[in-house]
Amino acid sequence: MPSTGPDMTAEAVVVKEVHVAVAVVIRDGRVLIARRPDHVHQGGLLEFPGGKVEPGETVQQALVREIGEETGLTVPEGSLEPVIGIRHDYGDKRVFLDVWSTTEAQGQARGCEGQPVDWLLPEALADDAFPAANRPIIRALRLPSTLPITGEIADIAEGLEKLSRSLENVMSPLLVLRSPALDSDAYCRLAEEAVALTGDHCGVIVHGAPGIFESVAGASGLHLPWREAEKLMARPVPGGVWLGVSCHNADEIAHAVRLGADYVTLGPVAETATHPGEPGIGWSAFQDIVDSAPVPVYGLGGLGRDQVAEAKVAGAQGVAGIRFWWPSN
Ligand SMILES: Nc1nc2c([nH]c(=O)n2[C@@H]2O[C@H](COP(=O)(O)OP(=O)(O)OP(=O)(O)O)[C@@H](O)[C@H]2O)c(=O)[nH]1
Repeated sequence: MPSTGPDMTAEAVVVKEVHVAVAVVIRDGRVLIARRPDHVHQGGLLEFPGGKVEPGETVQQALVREIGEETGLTVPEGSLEPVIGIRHDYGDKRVFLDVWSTTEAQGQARGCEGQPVDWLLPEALADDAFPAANRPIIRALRLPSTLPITGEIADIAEGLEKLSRSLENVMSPLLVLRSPALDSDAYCRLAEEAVALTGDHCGVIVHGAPGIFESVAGASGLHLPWREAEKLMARPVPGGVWLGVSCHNADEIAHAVRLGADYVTLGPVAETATHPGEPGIGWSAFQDIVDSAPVPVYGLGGLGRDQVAEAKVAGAQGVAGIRFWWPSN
């Protein structure tokens, strides 16, 4: 039946986005967490200290103020480093969480507004104890700033020899084992040996179709090439392991997020050794895409460890790649 009342759908109801400064205060590897009072938005859940950026304030000034007001800690503004930015629509409120970290907070943390506070390990932060927008923050805190990916592997013995030779260069708790040249049986054998070889040094994220993850005991996660990700409608691995997706634009990232990706790679950012003469998308276009991505994003393609800081300024988790650790011969 047609409505006789005013047509509410005709009026665009524009809900303004609230810019929220969110602080990840780290001490001895633990993160400062508070409990939101019951009566406020997302009340009763855990949170990182923070609050609205006031008019005329920079996000860094807001962070220093909020950390002081809420926890009594003093933070040097220059110690703040970008972690991730997340746009989230709660239905009743749209927020942009501008997340920064510091390891240089001084003083004894207390709940100045009566809220309980605690220092927790990143591994102990449970998704459902926090507001929904915090999931990517928790991922970002557990992920490294460099994600090493293996280069061309022509056969199993060669791959294992190169892996054992370059393990000391990994400097990351995770690596992606990529080897499109091997058929899936050979790849699974390589991956099982790689899991045994890397042991406690780092976890192995297998690369390829979802079936590969099920075949490799001890794998730490699955990295989907885009050609595999685009065929899927749901997350292909359990929640407790890593799911990564190779993406090349904003639409692909949006699909990866719908699949429940824990991180994505985006590139090529710069010209790569394998595609000389083809320029990458550059940091500016990279940043535009990352700005609206609610997931940790690694810059990929022609990048080295010395570009981690540049990548972080562009909003990235860091840098993924081959050249900075994998031997060329
Ligand atoms: N501080 C903080 N806010 C968060 C987190 N995650 C998250 O979604 N938010 C949302 O960001 C907004 C920040 O609000 P707030 O209540 O802490 O800020 P405020 O004190 O300046 O605002 P108020 O005056 O409206 O209470 C809320 O909608 C809150 O639900 C988080 O980890 N920390």
